[in-house]
Amino acid sequence: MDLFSTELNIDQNLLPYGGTVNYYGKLFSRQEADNYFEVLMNTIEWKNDEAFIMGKHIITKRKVAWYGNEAYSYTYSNRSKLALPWTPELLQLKTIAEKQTGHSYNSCLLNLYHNGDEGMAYHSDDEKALAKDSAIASLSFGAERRFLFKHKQSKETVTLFLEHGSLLVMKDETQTNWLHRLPPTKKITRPRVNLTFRTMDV
Ligand SMILES: O=C(O)CCC(=O)C(=O)O
Ligand SMILES: [Fe+2]
Repeated sequence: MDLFSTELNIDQNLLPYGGTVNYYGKLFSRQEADNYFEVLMNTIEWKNDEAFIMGKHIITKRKVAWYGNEAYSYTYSNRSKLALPWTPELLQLKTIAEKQTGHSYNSCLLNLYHNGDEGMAYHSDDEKALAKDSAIASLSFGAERRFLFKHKQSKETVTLFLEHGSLLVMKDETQTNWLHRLPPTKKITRPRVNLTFRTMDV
């Protein structure tokens, strides 16, 4: 074994217990990743997210979109959205994520963070509509951002950076035992697009 190798071990579990997170690093060349970023920015039906939180109507700065094999309804924060049909590039990316991770997906939630002011608070993706303990494949394009996990009981945290054109997988009991978040940061002024391929229980 080469102890000085800088190569990523994609089988390494980044979580110490209670779930499995694998970071595959960059899957694409700079050129390919730049192209996907441009295409996603221009072809996805980005909409500001709305939510009702503690009786208040909130419109996020972050934009979202929801695509799937069928017009699945996705409900959270008391709002329902119907999945749009795949674009050619989303289908390509779904196939790549499936080949890399060995899991299949039937839907994708996309997030557009215009700059470091926008992030996502601690949550777990354990909605009833998702198949329990199914894998979630997360592709990132654009600005590199920090990503954190926090264990629900021990409060232990794990941090990593999600690079331009990279793939991260969360699976097994990760959503049951861990929260994750994308912290806001003053250092980032460029946009980032994130795709999470998921499996709806249908
Ligand atoms: O932007 C990210 O990397 C994560 C997004 C996320 O956690 C989600 O959409 O549930
Ligand atoms: Fe999430």
